[in-house]
Amino acid sequence: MIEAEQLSLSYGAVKAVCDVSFRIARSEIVGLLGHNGAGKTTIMKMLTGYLEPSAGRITIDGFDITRERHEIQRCIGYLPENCPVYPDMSVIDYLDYQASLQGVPSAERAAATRQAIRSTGLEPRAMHSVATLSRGYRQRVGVARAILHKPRIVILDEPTNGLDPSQIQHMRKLIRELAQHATVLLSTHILQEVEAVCTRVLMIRQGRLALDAKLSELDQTHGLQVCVGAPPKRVRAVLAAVGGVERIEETGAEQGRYSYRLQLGESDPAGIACAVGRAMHANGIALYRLQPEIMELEAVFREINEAEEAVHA
Ligand SMILES: Nc1ncnc2c1ncn2[C@@H]1O[C@H](COP(=O)(O)OP(=O)(O)OP(=O)(O)O)[C@@H](O)[C@H]1O
Repeated sequence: MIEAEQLSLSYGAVKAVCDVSFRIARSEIVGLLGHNGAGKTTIMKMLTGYLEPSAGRITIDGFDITRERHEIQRCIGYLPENCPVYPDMSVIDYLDYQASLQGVPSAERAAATRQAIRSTGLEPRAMHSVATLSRGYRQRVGVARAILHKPRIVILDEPTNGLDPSQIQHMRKLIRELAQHATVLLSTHILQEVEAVCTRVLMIRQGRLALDAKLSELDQTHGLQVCVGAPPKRVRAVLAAVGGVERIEETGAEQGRYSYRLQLGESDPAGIACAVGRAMHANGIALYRLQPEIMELEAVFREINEAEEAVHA
C-alpha cells in the first residue's frame, strides 16, 4: 500500500506539488495524468525517495520514506523519465552491472538478469550493445533494470514517451504483465495511455490532485439526456415528482422539441430513467429521447481543465 498524505514540494519559488494525497492498494495500475509541468515527475521522485517533500508524509507498506528510505527503495522499481543506459555495454552486461549496484547477491545475479530479460522480451537483443537498440528496446532495458530486484511496486515515468505505435503496444502489454505481480504507477500526459492500461487515474493539474477515480466509476451514469415535447416550466413541474433528479438544465429547443440534461443523485440511474419515462407518459408528454450520459475520461479531463482555466482567468 502506497500512502501519500498532503505532499508538497517547491523548487525555490516554483510550487511544483501542492497538498496531494492518495492511497494506492496492491495490484492496481494507476495512471498519473497531467500536462507537461503538472508535477508528475516530482511526485514520482518523492515516492521513490529521490526528493524529500517540503511537507507531507509518504509511507509504503508501512515504511516511512524519511526514516526507512532504503527499505522502501528495495520494494520499488523505478524507470526515470530519461533512463540512463550505458550505450557501450551489451544489454546483458548492463543489467548484470545494475543488479550488482542494486545489491542483488552475486549468486542470484545471473538468474535475476535472465528473468528481467525474459519478462521484458529482450532475449533477441540480450547480446547487442545498448547503442544499437531502437528507442523501444532501450526503454525495455530501462524497465528490465527497474525490475531486476523483483519489486512489489513499479513506478514508470512516461514509459511510452517517444515510442512508435507498435513499440507503444509492446510497452502496454509489458505493463499489464508487470501488473500481474506488482502494483504499477505510471505517468503520462496522454489520456489514451491511461484508458489503455490503467484501472485508476490520478489527474494532476498545476501541482494539485484534480481527480482520483477508478476508470470503471467514470463509466457510470451521472446524468440523463432527455428530449420531450414540453417547455421547461411544465417539465420541471412533472420532474419535481420524480425522485433522484437533482438538477434540470435546458440544453436546446427546436420545433417543439425541448432537450434537457438531468443531473442524477448517486442511486439507481436506470430506475430514475424508468421513472422519468413513466412520468412523461402519465402526463401525456411526447418522449423523443432518453439516454444515459456517460462521462468519458476525455470529457472529465476537459471539464477539469476548463474549470481551472476559468478560476485562473
Ligand atoms: N529542478 C527543478 N528546478 C526548478 N523547477 C523545477 C525543477 N524540476 C521541475 N521543476 C518545475 O516544477 C514543475 C513540475 O515539474 P515536473 O517535472 O514534476 O512536471 P511533470 O508533470 O513531470 O512534467 P513533464 O511531463 O514535462 O515531465 C514545473 O513547473 C517544472 O518546471
